[in-house]
Amino acid sequence: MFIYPRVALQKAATANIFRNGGTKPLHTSSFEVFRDIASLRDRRRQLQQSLRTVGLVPTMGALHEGHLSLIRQAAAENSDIFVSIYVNPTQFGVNEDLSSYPRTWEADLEKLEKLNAELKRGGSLGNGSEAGSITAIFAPTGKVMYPTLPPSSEINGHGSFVTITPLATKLEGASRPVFFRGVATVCTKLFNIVKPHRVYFGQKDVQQCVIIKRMVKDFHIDTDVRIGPTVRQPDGLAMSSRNVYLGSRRRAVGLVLSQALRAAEKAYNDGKHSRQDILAAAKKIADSKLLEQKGLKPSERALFEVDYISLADPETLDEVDTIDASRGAILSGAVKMLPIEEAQAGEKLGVGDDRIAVRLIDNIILSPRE
Ligand SMILES: Nc1ncnc2c1ncn2[C@@H]1O[C@H](COP(=O)(O)OP(=O)(O)OP(=O)(O)O)[C@@H](O)[C@H]1O
Ligand SMILES: CC(C)(CO)[C@@H](O)C(=O)[O-]
Ligand code: BAL
Repeated sequence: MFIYPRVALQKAATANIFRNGGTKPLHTSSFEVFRDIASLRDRRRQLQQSLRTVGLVPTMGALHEGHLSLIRQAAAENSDIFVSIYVNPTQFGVNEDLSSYPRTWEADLEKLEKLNAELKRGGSLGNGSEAGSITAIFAPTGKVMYPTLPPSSEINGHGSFVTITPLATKLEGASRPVFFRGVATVCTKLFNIVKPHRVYFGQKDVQQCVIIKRMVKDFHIDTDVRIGPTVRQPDGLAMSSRNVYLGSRRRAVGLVLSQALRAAEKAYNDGKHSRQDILAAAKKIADSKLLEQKGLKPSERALFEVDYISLADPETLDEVDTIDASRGAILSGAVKMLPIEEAQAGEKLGVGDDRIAVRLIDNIILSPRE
């Protein structure tokens, strides 16, 4: 089981942001920050009365361009955007380090202020309508989100949970057994609280997207699930809050996942349909990178473990032997970057000095063919 990287927690300067014991929102320059549900619902009702549309972007903070792209997409489709920032305890297993998940509250607010200025300046969408902007940040406490029992991360723990099976048991769920129960539960709460017209999720977390869509369908939740494309670094690495823990050596080797998936995608684009042909292309890249690294000295190498490389049906997430051309498939993978064994003098290390294992995930949608 991988652990989240350890980093000094940055204390949210809540005293400066939330007044009246944290119950009344303080008006910042361009959006309001809510810590409780009643005040957020008041604001939501006002928007309802003036027939405005609300898009919700759920996040766990430590914001990067991937998150900002979802907000931009939401701004193109809604008048008012709500961004939630909440590190949800129930999606972390007991062996994962919830307490050290990166918390960068002040930097997050700065990024959101800057983006809002851009959205308000850029204003018009060119189709006669105005782009929306961020109206509210919802940053609840644990007690607000889990008002009765303290949240449990135990597999058999008690609580009011939303479970979406068997989807939640596959792929990421096989390594993180409580993960999607936590995600589905917290998203149900967020959707009930905000009542958004549309909710925005990133394709980087593709299984999460499939599960949220299934949940919205099966529970008749009155919202539209919108998926934004994966935002990547110029070399192809998918952006992720935890990339800050990769120093230059692990960062370079970590690229193996997107390279392996690209090779498999090429096999599909070249006309291959069988699992064996498509996954062999990915495996070849991963195996040769691992062999190369194993041949290096501990002070030069970055070792990794491939958790899975999967070719699955886009709705059921069942592994497929042959791609049904009318359905396409999801090509996805997870790699655990192991701690580096020996740092070199002057080497550029990540947060936590590259001593903690980091799980990287990525995926490519293989679109249906006519
Ligand atoms: N590179 C990306 N491109 C597009 N969307 C992204 C990207 N990274 C994250 N998101 C989306 O942002 C939302 C919030 O994700 P989250 O706050 O967990 O960030 P993260 O980078 O995925 O963090 P983690 O390190 O936990 O994986 C999710 O819908 C997620 O899919
Ligand atoms: C959707 C989410 C915000 C729920 O905590 C989280 O899983 C994430 O950031 O992807
Ligand atoms: N974006 C995924 C959140 C998590 O790994 O818990």
